[in-house]
Amino acid sequence: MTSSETGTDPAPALQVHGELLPRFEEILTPEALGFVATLAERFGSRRDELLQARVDRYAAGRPGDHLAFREDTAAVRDDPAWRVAPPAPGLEDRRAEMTGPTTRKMVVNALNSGARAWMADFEDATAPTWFNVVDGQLNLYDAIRGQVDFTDERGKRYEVGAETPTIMVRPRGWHLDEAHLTLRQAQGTERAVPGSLVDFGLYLFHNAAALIAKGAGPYFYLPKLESHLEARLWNDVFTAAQELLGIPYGTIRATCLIETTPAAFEMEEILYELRDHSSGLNAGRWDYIFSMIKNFAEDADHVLPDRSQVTMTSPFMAAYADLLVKTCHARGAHAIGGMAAFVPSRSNPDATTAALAKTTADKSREAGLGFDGSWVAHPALVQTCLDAFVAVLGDRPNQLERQRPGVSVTRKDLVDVSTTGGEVTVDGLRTNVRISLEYLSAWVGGAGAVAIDNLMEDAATVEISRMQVWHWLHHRVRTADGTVVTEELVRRILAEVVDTLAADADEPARGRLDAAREVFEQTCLVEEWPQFFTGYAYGHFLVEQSLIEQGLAEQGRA
Ligand SMILES: CC(=O)SCCNC(=O)CCNC(=O)[C@H](O)C(C)(C)COP(=O)(O)OP(=O)(O)OC[C@H]1O[C@@H](n2cnc3c(N)ncnc32)[C@H](O)[C@@H]1OP(=O)(O)O
Ligand SMILES: O=CC(=O)O
Ligand SMILES: [Mg+2]
Repeated sequence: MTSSETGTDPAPALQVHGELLPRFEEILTPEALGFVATLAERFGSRRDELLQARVDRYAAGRPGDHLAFREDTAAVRDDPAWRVAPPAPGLEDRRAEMTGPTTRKMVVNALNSGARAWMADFEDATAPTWFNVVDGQLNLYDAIRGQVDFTDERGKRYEVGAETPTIMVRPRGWHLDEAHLTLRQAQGTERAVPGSLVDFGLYLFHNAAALIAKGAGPYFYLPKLESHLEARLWNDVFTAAQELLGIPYGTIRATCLIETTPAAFEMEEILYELRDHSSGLNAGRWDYIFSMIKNFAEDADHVLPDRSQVTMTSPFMAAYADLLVKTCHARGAHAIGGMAAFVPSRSNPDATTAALAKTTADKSREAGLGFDGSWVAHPALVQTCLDAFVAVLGDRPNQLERQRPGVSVTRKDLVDVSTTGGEVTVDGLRTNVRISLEYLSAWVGGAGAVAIDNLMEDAATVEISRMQVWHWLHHRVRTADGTVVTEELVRRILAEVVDTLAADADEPARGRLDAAREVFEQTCLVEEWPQFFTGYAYGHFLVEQSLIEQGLAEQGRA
């Protein structure tokens, strides 16, 4: 463990508390840290206020009362004149976007995937260990400079080919801190820097000039926003960052995920706030389902069926997708589809056939709705996605011209889940518990995305499982066979799942399983659910003990 003071006047000082592994100093330069510190100092308190506003909104009134199209921003929605900036270089054609973590092998494989764009993920697909945060930056730094090739421990050579996708980086959401980097406050205390500004700031600082020189630019995805004011904050960060680095206004581009229920009511306002830096909206379906459960946590009428039965054709999800395409195309912005979670399996040809067929169905549906492109989680699915969009787009790079005048989406369409159909089953409950335990075990070990039952699981999908169990338990839901979901039942299933998983586990894996169980219990089997499991899990399992003692680790707040 090292601790060094960095930063040069007039930039504020930043303390580094994480281990300085080989080459980390290439990313954690005094200048780069000074840049992040400046952003944190200028924007940290606004970020805190916006996080508090989230908590206040949940707390005020009856469940869902806060979800409505805003009156105070009606002028933005009613003004037909404004448009977002035209697509930036490399972002005209986004018919297939690969996503994934920023480990070195994944970086090379993603760059060779044949996708038009690659979303390099520090968010849902990454457990933000100090290593993953800095190593991911190093891998991107190398990739942009054409020096990411390597040979793995088995002697397999990884080399990037000639044609590579446009890179888009997804920083952590506003809610997570980076405990290994702290900023000294005026009163002499230290406080952790927002993880979002670390991921964004380090990437931009090191790579903006190189990306611009290559004819592309620094492009981002923005996760988990809950209001247009949070988008305004990002826009102000972009403006300040461009000024600090001396790059033209509007060079940075960001696609905002619409993956919370409150944000669905502010799609137009979010685009408007980001309009000079916008590259569209994405339908982040998994966090969206999670957000729906959270926003109606106290409402027994909003209980959703088993996770597998909530799909993009569920009426409330279909309404959200329709509104997103309509909103984007009215403003000249790309509408990007979400993640079909089916992944192929090398050892199971039937699972691969099923994954390809289901992905075709999902991407064809999205192309038909008017989306301009979509996400896939695995390189073997890129061609499937391309084919589905080529069938609709032909030679056109996108279908921005396609308007959806017939679409009219009301508040009720967005929040009414009564027509979802399906049922809650004991099997669904057991699956939620098992997937949570398996995934959380991987997460505390540093892996943010894993395949379980031939499905891609990441922080967003597992948040649904965790929060669904909480919801069913809180409302003592009766399952299809008449069983009532009680704490005793959930604890019994939890114990059985842990026993089964422990039977095949070595000692380190048992340690991770214990940690996973703790995270599950503390975020699901509690009356006051934390907004994200990642806050609790990060604060307890990914951060150095000394930082926890100093109170510098995020502890599961909003
Ligand atoms: C809700 C959301 O936010 S969705 C977006 C965030 N989530 C993601 O991006 C998840 C992305 N997907 C993944 O991480 C992976 O596909 C997983 C973890 C689900 C499965 O990965 P694996 O178990 O390695 O799959 P599998 O063994 O089939 O991989 C085959 C090869 O493809 C590579 N690969 C698989 N997925 C990816 C990916 N997303 N990016 C780059 N390479 C990949 C593997 O590295 C492996 O390479 P190798 O042959 O050189 O060893
Ligand atoms: O980030 C994407 C999602 O579906 O969540
Ligand atoms: Mg998400």
